[in-house]
Amino acid sequence: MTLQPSAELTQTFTETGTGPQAAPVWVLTVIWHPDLQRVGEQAVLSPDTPLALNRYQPLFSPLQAAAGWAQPLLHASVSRASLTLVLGADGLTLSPEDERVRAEWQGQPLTGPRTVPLPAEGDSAVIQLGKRVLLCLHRAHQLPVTDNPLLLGVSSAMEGLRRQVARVAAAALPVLVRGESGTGKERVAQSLHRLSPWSQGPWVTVNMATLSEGLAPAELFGAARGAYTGAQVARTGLWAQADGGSLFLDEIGDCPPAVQPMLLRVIESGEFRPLGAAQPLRSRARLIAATDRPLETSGFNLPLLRRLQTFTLFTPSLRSRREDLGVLARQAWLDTGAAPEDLAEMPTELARALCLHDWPGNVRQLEQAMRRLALDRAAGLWPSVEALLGEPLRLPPDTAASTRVAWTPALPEPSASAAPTAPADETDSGLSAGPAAAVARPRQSTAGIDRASLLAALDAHGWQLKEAAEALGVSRPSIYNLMARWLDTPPADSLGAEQLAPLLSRPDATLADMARQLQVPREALRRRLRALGLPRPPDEAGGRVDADPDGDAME
Ligand SMILES: Nc1ncnc2c1ncn2[C@@H]1O[C@H](COP(=O)(O)OP(=O)(O)OP(=O)(O)O)[C@@H](O)[C@H]1O
Repeated sequence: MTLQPSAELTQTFTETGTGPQAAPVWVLTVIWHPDLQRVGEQAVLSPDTPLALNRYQPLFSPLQAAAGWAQPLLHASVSRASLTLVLGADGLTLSPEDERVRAEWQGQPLTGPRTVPLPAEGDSAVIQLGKRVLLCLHRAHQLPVTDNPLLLGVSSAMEGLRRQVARVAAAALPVLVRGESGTGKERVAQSLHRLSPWSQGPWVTVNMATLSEGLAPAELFGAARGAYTGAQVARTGLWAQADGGSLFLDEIGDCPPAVQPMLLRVIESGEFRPLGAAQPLRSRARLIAATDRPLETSGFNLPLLRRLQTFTLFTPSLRSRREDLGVLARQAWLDTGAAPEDLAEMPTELARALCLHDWPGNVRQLEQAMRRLALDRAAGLWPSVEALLGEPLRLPPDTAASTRVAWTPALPEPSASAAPTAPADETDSGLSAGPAAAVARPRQSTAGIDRASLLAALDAHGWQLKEAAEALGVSRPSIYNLMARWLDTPPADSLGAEQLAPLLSRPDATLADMARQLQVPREALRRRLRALGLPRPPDEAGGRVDADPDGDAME
């Protein structure tokens, strides 16, 4: 396979990859390719130039784009004839050059030119090209230039997280890592340790949910000999064990309430007193804590929370960074020890279903799916998608009604462990249409939605409440309740021209970015700008100024 230098692409990567302030660009990421090494490669779309997508163009570049090498898709099933992509104010227009082009948008075969809405902020779409190649179209606020083997991913979100981890690692202050279960909080904590000045010291972890109120003090702080019945020798606590290294308090939200205040002093001063000891000891352990709980409302000790969140890092959900799926699936597969060729043979229908699933269990669920797949492959089977996921397939909530197709792939061999699949009404493309098998995202209770998840959903959808509510799986009124519970930012109608003008004066100002920065609903901000007679920037970068949807009761 020939590699071709791509000065143009390298330049784009370098320019746009310099920081989070860079204007977002649209990117195509390879999420599935029979040549597994190609997974994760990216091509940047220019807003002004139509992109011809075919076997020989454009050039896709790996994460280390600075190397200046890139190559086209090359796969034989991808036609020489082009699928042309044009980014416009009305959306994305996809035009197959002729009938040789075999392509699908979100699972819908493209038989002629079609204009589709561009995915909302934090969302993405899957394009199939030829029989075997899947691409993810998504925004990128920063392109991947950093590397961290513990924190894989080519998404902006992971690039941002890697940079934050590198920045915060050296600070001798506590770090709180927040995010849904299975998003990699422990990996972030390990990275913080490895990149810190304490990396040569011990790495000590404890799951706070497993500590009982009675034993926790001795476990954490140690005990002098004879401090309690049965303490025949002095016991070294975790804080002392971690001296000169890092102490990771996992599941801090599940720490027994009586234990929480005990942590205040040691976090503040490093001082603690083992049970029964006359003198306090001092530990130079760097503290890292993690949780997926809404600490602010769960009765968690608030002074402790304030001390813990000196630095807070958020791990993004997998569904908000779908472009990372291929890279993570490949690594999870290789970690099973199975042969790469076996994964490369995966039926495209199955790969596509995995790419569209919304992964409530995040990277952990993806790893489990790859383990199940490796087991079935060892027995010569291809499982059904439900068997692989361990749950029904869940399509992205914003999949347009016309594209809400069920994914019940026709697979060569059923797995012995396979869950029953819905009957498929298969089309030529291997898709089955119809609502029966399409799994709607169930409405979720707001109790399990913490501040981080709320903010992540609002940020991902540019503070459009309807979309954020859908993404969280809650009703429209519930998102108001969540905002009232978690956010204390002033309402949009209290914002003055003096606060808005500096943001408006930025050359790349967008309503979505302003709403994110000010933490106010986008529509409310639009109305405030109008009330103050201020100009309204485009909704999104490269977008147009939308008419006021004042009829929308959301905001
Ligand atoms: N960016 C990543 N790159 C590679 N593997 C990852 C990444 N993020 C998560 N993983 C893998 O996903 C699994 C879950 O990660 P981890 O245990 O760090 O998540 P967590 O957020 O701490 O979960 P929980 O809240 O349930 O404890 C791990 O096996 C980890 O190896």
